[in-house]
Formats: sequence, structure tokens, C-alpha cells
Amino acid sequence: MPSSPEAPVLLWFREDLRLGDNPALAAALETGRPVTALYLFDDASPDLRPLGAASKWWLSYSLKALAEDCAALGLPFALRRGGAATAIPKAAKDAGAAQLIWNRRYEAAEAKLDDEVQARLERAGVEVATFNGRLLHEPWEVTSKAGTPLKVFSPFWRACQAKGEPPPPLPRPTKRAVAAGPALDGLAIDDLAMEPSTPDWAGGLRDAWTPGEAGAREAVAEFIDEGLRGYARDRDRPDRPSTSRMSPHLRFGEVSPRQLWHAVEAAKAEGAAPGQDVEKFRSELGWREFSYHLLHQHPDFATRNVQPRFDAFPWAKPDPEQMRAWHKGLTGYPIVDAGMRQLWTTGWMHNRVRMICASFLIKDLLVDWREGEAWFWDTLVDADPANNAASWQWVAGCGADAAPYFRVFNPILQGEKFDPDGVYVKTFVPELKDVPTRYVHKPWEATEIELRAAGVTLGQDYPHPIIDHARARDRALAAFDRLPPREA
Ligand SMILES: Cc1cc2nc3c(=O)[nH]c(=O)nc-3n(C[C@H](O)[C@H](O)[C@H](O)COP(=O)(O)OP(=O)(O)OC[C@H]3O[C@@H](n4cnc5c(N)ncnc54)[C@H](O)[C@@H]3O)c2cc1C
Repeated sequence: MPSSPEAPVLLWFREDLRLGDNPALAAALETGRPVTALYLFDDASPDLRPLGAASKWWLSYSLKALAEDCAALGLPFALRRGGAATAIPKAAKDAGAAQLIWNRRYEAAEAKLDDEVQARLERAGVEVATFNGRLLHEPWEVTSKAGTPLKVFSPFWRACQAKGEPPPPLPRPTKRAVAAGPALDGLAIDDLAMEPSTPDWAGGLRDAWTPGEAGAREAVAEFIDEGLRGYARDRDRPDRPSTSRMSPHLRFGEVSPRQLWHAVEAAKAEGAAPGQDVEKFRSELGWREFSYHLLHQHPDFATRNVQPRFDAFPWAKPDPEQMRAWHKGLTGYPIVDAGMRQLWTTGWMHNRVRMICASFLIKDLLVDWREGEAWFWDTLVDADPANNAASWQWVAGCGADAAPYFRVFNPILQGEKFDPDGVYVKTFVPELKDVPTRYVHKPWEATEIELRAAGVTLGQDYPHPIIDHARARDRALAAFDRLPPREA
């Protein structure tokens, strides 16, 4: 039976916490029906990976911002909690909805759950429409000429580019475009208790970030003004504010990759950024697309080696002392410690330093990459189901298009190359602030007099290295050399 034109549409927000360039929202408004928006905090469905602590902190603020933005638009917004398979059909019933609209998810468990929700709704006579609000291209639409999924970044990126420019972003709707649907009962955001209280460890996160769509917009503008020019040259420098810091905003969908794609192009057209910087930035968005392409091919991406030959790898049993030193930034290798402390205090770490810290855990300490993936999952505000798993597998050498396993980052040389004046190290490891620059990445080589002048006693103010890098490297290479050859 056709539903009445007054029957509302229910818009289900997920990883798309924005009003601008939101295809599901635009489609809901285009129906001309009254619209009600819902966010479901789903900690009840089986198999969904629970959010980490830093992500929950981010989400609580992002939802507050979204609720305010919806109110300003005259769009009723409700927050509920429960398992989607029953909670979404119930919300549809409560709203008297004729249609449910959402932007798609790509994690295996989430996608399966969405199929189940869709089937239940359709059985109940509720129409479902879904859209791509998270990626430039659907993962299954980018293929080789033979129509197969891609395993290596360069051909993947060429195939993406061959698809042409992504369409321009959709405008943010105006109040006039909104017919308000019924108000649903729901929870207050604070009822979810996603912010830490005892202890409140989130002070550094609050200082560093403004979650929400408006915060994302400001950060994009700042990046275009101050970071984009020179991005290709400086993006590997943790001592410079040279990257966009868009990752948590992208993770929660407060900005879309399409908006970023076109914003940097507009900056180029206005002469605000050279083409090479714009292309490099876009290719980083391409790595994000590639991670989702891989996630789509490998449903257990965060737990299973893409290359099965790594399954029997003899990882060391994690030593609690060494793990604690890595978590807390007390390994005695300044660039590693600066990175791990940046992560702990701000919920984010520079990409180059993520690689160094991950390599240190996997290759120097010979700890299974999944331990590191899980720590990052809990502590990163941008913890992303595709990017985190792809990057950890890349560093370990077990991923699809992975760094060769014999590539072991040297934390001293990496520090000297990418933080040549020690500015980054001294920001996050202040006990080394007076150590002469030539020793800042290897304080153990300074003389006792030099260290004393800098106010440092190794072993007291700052640790001795917890492992000898040269020997650890040899041990790792010997273990990796025993791997069976790579499958074709
Ligand atoms: C061990 C490890 C774990 C990581 N975990 C995550 C994670 O959980 N979430 C996450 O978003 N990124 C992750 N990355 C990738 C990368 O470090 C971050 O995306 C980047 O540092 C975010 O900073 P930015 O927004 O300033 O990046 P920019 O340089 O400004 O890049 C713009 C955007 O492009 C994407 N991007 C950039 N570099 C990469 C990359 N190497 N792989 C995939 N996408 C990329 C991100 O969405 C980023 O926001 C990880 C990298 C490593 C080595």
C-alpha cells in the first residue's frame, strides 16, 4: 500500500556527522516529506568493534555539535542506544516513517547489520535508500581492467583518477528546505557517559581539537591558509604544522573527502597553492580510499594478516615492562617517546612518527602488530577501521601493498632527518629541552658534562634505551628471513 506523502522520513546518522555534502540528508529533504534525524549508539549488536576511549571522547562532542546544528536547521534530532537490528525498526515505527535513509558503511560486521536492518524494514513496509557519504568512490567500483580488486596503491590510484573528478559537494541545506518530522524521545548525550571523569585524562584532547562540522570547517580553512603550500615538501616533518589534521574529522564524517578534494582545487585555482601540493594532498586522500578498498576485500583486516605466510611468525611474548615503556613514551629513543606522548596527550600522532613508533614495536621489540593496532585504536581520536589496520599491516610487511619486511626504521636516523633541530622531540619530551641538538636523538652519546649542563641524568630524568637498536634489527631480520616465500 503506498504510504501517504505526509509520512515522515527517518535519517539515520552514522559516520557522517555533518549537514554539508551529506547525500542521505539531501535525499531525505528532496522527498518533500517531513524529516526526523536519529543517531543510534550501538553497543549491543554482536561483532561490532567497540569504539576506543579517545574516539568516544570525540564522538560525545561531535554529537553535541550535530544536535545543535540540527536544532538550528529546524531538524528534530534524537539520540538512542541499542542494537540496530531492533532499535532502528522500532524508531521507524515510533516516527511512523515511510522511509529510512542512510549513508553506507564498509566494515564487514556493520555492512551485514545494515543488510539485516534493511530486510527487516522492508518486510515492515518501510522503504530504504542508501548513499555513499564516506568515500570518493565505492570500494567495489574501482577495479583493474579485468574487473578484479586491486592490491597495489599505484594502479589503484590510477584507476580512481581514470574515473574522473568526483562530483562537487552538495550544499549545506537551508532552514527553508526542511519540513520537520516528529520529535522522537531519546537520551541526552551525557547519558552515554563517553567523556572520562575519574581520572579526566582528556584535557590535552580538549586543548588540541574542536570536534564537529564547524571545527572541521575552520581546520580546513586554516590548513589551506597555512599548510597546503609546501605540503608535498613538508608533510613528513613532525616539527612543522604541515599536514591538515583532518583525520578525526574525516573519521567521524564531519567533513567529506569530496569537500576536501574540491577545497584544495579551489585553492589552486585562486593561486593559493601550487599544483604539486594539491596533487600530493589528494593522493593522501587516495591512500584512505585504498585502505577502504582493502577493508572491503579483507573483512578481518584488523586481526588477520593479509599475507597468510605471516601467520606462523614467531612474535615475541610482549614484555610488560617494554610495553609500558612504549605506551608511556619511555623507551629511551626520543623520537619514539615524543610520538607516543603526543598520542597520549592529544589523541593524534604525526604520520611519519606513527611509522617510526609502529616499526619500533614490531621490529625492535618483535611484538605482534595487532598489539599496536589495538593501542592506537584505543588512544587515537582518528582511530579508523580501514586506515589503522592498513597502516599497521603496511609497517609489519604483512599487508597487501606493504613495506618490505626488511625495512626497519632507525629511530635515530629518522629523528635526525625529519626533526633535524629536535623541535618536535623537545615539545613532547621536555626533559631533553636543553640537550644540544646534535645529541637530541641520541642523548646517550653526549658526555656526562654535556648532559649535566642540560640537567639530564640518564636513567633518572630520561631512560636509557630499552633495547639496542642494531642488535634488535639483526634479530628481526633473522626472524623475518625465515618466512616462507610470498604467495603469488
Ligand atoms: C601505524 C599507523 C596507524 C595509523 N592509523 C590511522 C588511523 O587509525 N586513522 C587514520 O585516519 N589514519 C591512520 N594512519 C595514517 C596517517 O598517519 C593519518 O591519516 C595522518 O597522520 C592523519 O593526519 P592528517 O589528517 O594531518 O594527514 P594529511 O597528511 O593532512 O592527509 C590528509 C588525509 O589523508 C588521509 N591519509 C593521510 N595519510 C594516510 C595514510 N598513510 N593512510 C591512509 N590515509 C592517509 C587521512 O584521511 C588524512 O586525514 C596511520 C598510520 C600509521 C603508520
